[in-house]
Amino acid sequence: MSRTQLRAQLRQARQALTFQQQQLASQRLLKVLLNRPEFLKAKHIAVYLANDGEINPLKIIEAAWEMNKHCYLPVLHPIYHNRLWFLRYRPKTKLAPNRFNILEPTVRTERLKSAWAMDLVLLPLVGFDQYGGRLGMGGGFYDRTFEFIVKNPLKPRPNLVGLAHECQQVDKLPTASWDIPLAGIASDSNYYIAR
Ligand SMILES: Nc1nc2c(c(=O)[nH]1)N(C=O)[C@@H](CNc1ccc(C(=O)N[C@@H](CCC(=O)O)C(=O)O)cc1)CN2
Ligand SMILES: Nc1ncnc2c1ncn2[C@@H]1O[C@H](COP(=O)(O)OP(=O)(O)OP(=O)(O)O)[C@@H](O)[C@H]1O
Repeated sequence: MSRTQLRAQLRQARQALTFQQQQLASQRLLKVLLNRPEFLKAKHIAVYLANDGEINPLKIIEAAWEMNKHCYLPVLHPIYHNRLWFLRYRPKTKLAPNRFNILEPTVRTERLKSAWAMDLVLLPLVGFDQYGGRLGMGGGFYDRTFEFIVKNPLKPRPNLVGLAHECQQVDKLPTASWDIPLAGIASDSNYYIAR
């Protein structure tokens, strides 16, 4: 199956989850992460606001705030084509929709941070495999943003962990030369360490 076909099929699967299934999944996801040293030791955590049936990290954000961690949201970079910056997300942060209609902090009020300044990045995904393979929405945003991990191994690097519904797992994703592998994937019932 092509990446495009696989993306359509997996997006349909997550969009079909009911409100109750989504609620339960996000509670379980938090429990999975609260057992992980990657989460417990991180101070600066990039996360996202759920869209298109993605597993909802809001409970993780609330738990992180309680633990005095700093949360950040991806913002489409105003100049660098299809790259992300990260803006601090606090309870009072003002949000506005981007061109995909996903809310993001307004650049005027919150400070920008570069990708390498994160300790942990919790990535949205459409599909994943046990090898750390990730299929996203198709914009290449995360791959471009984190290509420095491969290009410049001496830079500090965040831990990249995908968040997923169990139904988004596939045996083996087709790999592309620009793919940046995940270190792990947290789902509603498991934590997968990439093999
Ligand atoms: N929640 C969330 N935030 C995110 C991402 C994501 O995957 N999920 N991104 C990860 O890269 C970036 C945005 N990338 C995205 C790429 C495509 C679509 C999307 O919905 N595409 C529609 C067409 C929308 C349109 O063009 O108006 C589609 O394919 O149906 C959304 C986000 C940054 N923020
Ligand atoms: N590091 C890069 N440099 C240049 N182009 C890239 C890079 N990474 C990805 N791309 C381009 O972006 C396009 C989309 O890539 P891909 O389908 O892997 O996105 P994705 O990982 O599913 O999306 P996202 O990360 O936004 O959720 C590809 O056509 C690819 O050519």
